[in-house]
Amino acid sequence: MTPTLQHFSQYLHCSFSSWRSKTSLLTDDVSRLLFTLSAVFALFWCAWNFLKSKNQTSLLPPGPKGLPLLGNLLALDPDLHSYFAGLSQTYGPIFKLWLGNKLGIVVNSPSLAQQVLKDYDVTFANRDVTVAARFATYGGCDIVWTPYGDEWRMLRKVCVTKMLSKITLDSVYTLRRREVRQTVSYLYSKSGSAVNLGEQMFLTTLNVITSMMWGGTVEGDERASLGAEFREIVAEITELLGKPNVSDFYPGLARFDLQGIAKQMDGLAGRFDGIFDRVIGEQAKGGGEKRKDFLDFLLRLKDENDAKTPFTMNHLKALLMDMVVGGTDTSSNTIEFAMAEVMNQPKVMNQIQQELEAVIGKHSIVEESHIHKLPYLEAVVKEALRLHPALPLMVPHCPSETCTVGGYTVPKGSRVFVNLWAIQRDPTMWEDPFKFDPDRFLNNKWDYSGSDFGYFPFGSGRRICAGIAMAERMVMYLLATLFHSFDWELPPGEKLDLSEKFGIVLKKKIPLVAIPKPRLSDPALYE
Ligand code: HEM
Repeated sequence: MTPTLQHFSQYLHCSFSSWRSKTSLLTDDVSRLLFTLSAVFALFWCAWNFLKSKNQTSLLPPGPKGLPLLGNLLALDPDLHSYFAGLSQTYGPIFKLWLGNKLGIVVNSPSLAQQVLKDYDVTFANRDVTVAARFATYGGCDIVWTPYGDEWRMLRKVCVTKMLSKITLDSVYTLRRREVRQTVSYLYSKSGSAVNLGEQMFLTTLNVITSMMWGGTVEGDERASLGAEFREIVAEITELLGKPNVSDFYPGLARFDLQGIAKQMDGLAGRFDGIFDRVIGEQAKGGGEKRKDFLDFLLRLKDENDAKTPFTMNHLKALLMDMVVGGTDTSSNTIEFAMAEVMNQPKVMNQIQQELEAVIGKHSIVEESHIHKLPYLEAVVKEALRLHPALPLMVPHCPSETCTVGGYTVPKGSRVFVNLWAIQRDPTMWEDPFKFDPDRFLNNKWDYSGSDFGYFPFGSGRRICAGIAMAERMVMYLLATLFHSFDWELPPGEKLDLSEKFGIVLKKKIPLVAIPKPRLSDPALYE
């Protein structure tokens, strides 16, 4: 019985018995009449409450029927992005799922994405912090998971102005160049043999990011060994971040950590923490020596101790974590998908190489300044990000108050998935949506600003990706270099596979292994 009903029946019982004792002169008929009237009133009360609650839930979006207590948990497919796209065929552009106690809302159309990310931008600019995310990011105090407000603004400003701005990126081009040249010379040394491209791209982007963060501090062999350690940890962290976790759906059970996700994440974050402590310690040992990297800037910011929005050691480490986890896999997987799609279409590969030869020639090497002169390659990258967006469901958003989207109620605190992957393959928007066709981007109609809700691979609105400028440069520069310096072939007997594996960051199900064949005129260009 609900508390209201219980109170009501207690009230009926008490008032009825006291009334009885005081009115001994009244007949049994009168008392029966009064009892019947009260019962009828109670029935109406119940019916009204039932209808009211039914009316409220019927405003929620439609969705598949779930089991009591479990909701739709048992039906979830591990490839959530394509599973959600399939459900939207049945339930329409917005539908709900019960993930245990947690209400999930999935949005699958451009117009509804616009409502969430533009019309109600501020309301939805919050996150539903998962247990895994909390363990990964020092309690969720990084940019990705901090709720919308002063602290988030401070963190984002620090990153965007000090590390990811155009001016900073221009000033550290030599670092990117050094890492890219190292990769080219490694690939040259492997000419004619099979190379795991995703792994190489991960190491390159990681080295670029870590040299921007603490480039002045960690050198030589230690950087290479850190690379291998980081790749393993980042891969495991992104996998755990995308895994449905019972602790999120039944907070009462969180302390039992039934799937062991909190424990695993704690261990992985601990390994990162050890690396961060080591690097911060090295920085301190550097004494008064003036360093210009991001870590040095963050350490000074922490020591300034702004009382209004303090920047703590946890913030510092959580930001380093965002850069490493948010900036590596996303960019390297995009490059890997683009390479695979291009290798699948020799015509596209030819066209890219012709453009590169026209702009750079075969007697010189690609510089980052060339990338703005390569419209066809840019179209290839955009098309790769359309078909294989790095974050297929973005980072789920969470409304800070109940609101209406597409005519349905989206309650405060629900977990909102914007299915970017499905929107960018929507047949009403895209002709032949499953075909890899860079030509569709040659008209310059779409960009990365998030202003068109049919194409927004970096998100849109306040929570749009903080690293677009850096991602764009790294992906373009690396792809231009790979296609300019080498021809690429599959190992004999291998077939190209383009299937995807869902995680918070989308991966190729089978890693791309390919053979580089040098194509430049002079071996010195590979040194
Ligand atoms: C191809 C590469 C990349 C893609 C496709 C990508 C895409 C995205 C997307 C879709 C979001 C979520 C937006 C939302 O939930 O509304 C995001 C968030 C974010 N990205 Fe990226 N990203 C890439 C590379 C990077 C890089 C290189 C960095 C930094 C080094 C970075 C840093 C971030 C951060 C900090 C956020 C959280 C923003 C916030 O919550 O305020 N990303 N990214």
